[in-house]
Amino acid sequence: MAEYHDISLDVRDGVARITIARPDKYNAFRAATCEELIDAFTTAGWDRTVGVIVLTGAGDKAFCTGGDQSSHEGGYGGRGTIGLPLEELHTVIRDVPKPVIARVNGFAIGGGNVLVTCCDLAIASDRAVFGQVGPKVGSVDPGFGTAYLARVVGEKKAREIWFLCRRYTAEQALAMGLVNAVVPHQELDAEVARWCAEILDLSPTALALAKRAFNADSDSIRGISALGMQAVSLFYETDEAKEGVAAFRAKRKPRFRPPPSDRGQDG
Ligand SMILES: CC(C)(COP(=O)(O)OP(=O)(O)OC[C@H]1O[C@@H](n2cnc3c(N)ncnc32)[C@H](O)[C@@H]1OP(=O)(O)O)[C@@H](O)C(=O)NCCC(=O)NCCSC(=O)c1cc(O)c2ccccc2c1O
Repeated sequence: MAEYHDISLDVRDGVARITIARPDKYNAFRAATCEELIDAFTTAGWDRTVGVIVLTGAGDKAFCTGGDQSSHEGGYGGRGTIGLPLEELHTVIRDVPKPVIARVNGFAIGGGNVLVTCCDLAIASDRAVFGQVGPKVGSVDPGFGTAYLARVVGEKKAREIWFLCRRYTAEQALAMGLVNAVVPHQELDAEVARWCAEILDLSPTALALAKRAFNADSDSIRGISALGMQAVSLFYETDEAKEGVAAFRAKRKPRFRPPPSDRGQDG
């Protein structure tokens, strides 16, 4: 098995558990994290002893808070259009021929919320918090994080999530269909284990066929995502996007618009 630094992969009793292990960064991902996640999903996905994959974050604070803003300087410095092979990560979660469950133990923000969206099922602790922050920090997921989110929670709700950048409780996430179940924090592992056990009793081939059938209808989003990433890489070069990252790091509100005095008479 490959040696990982940012994640861990544990395969036991038919369940592969993939954990993002950067709790000091609220399990934000950098390029290396994405590479390791892709490798772990590929390994677990094609391991015939594995019937279900669980994705989670280390510690009690966060599931994942998206791109690591401390390693983000107008691009993330790794492979892929924006320096993070995110298209591949989202795609491999969809392509592995077995159910993927998000075990949401805390914040699922930005790209973390996108991962929850891409997983087949999601079980949340009652302490979990969901939301998108892209327009606050000068970024946007132009593929599964927007277009597929709309299929999951509906067009109006998806637009609200992106246009207002609010935070949502686990109960609100359940009501909008972003997660399948919410349980008290201390019961999260037991609940995830129950769902895994039920899945492991079922025909793996039937599950693989069902997953591919569900995916077929939304697979065109893959192309939209690839195209959108090209646009996002250009966006990252702008002062507007850089201001978003700088403001997050400085823990201040971003200033995306010129002050009223600079706007001219019609501004
Ligand atoms: C998670 C939060 C809501 C927590 O807020 P809170 O106020 O409770 O705590 P702090 O803000 O002080 O955070 C605590 C601590 O953690 C660090 N941290 C949190 N998130 C990150 C992060 N993503 N990167 C690096 N560090 C992080 C924070 O700096 C604090 O550390 P201290 O040392 O100062 O204590 C809140 O933190 C939050 O909103 N975080 C998310 C920030 C964010 O901007 N995420 C990335 C968004 S962009 C993205 O994820 C993304 C996803 C995609 O799928 C894309 C696809 C295609 C193109 C682009 C994409 C993209 O950009």
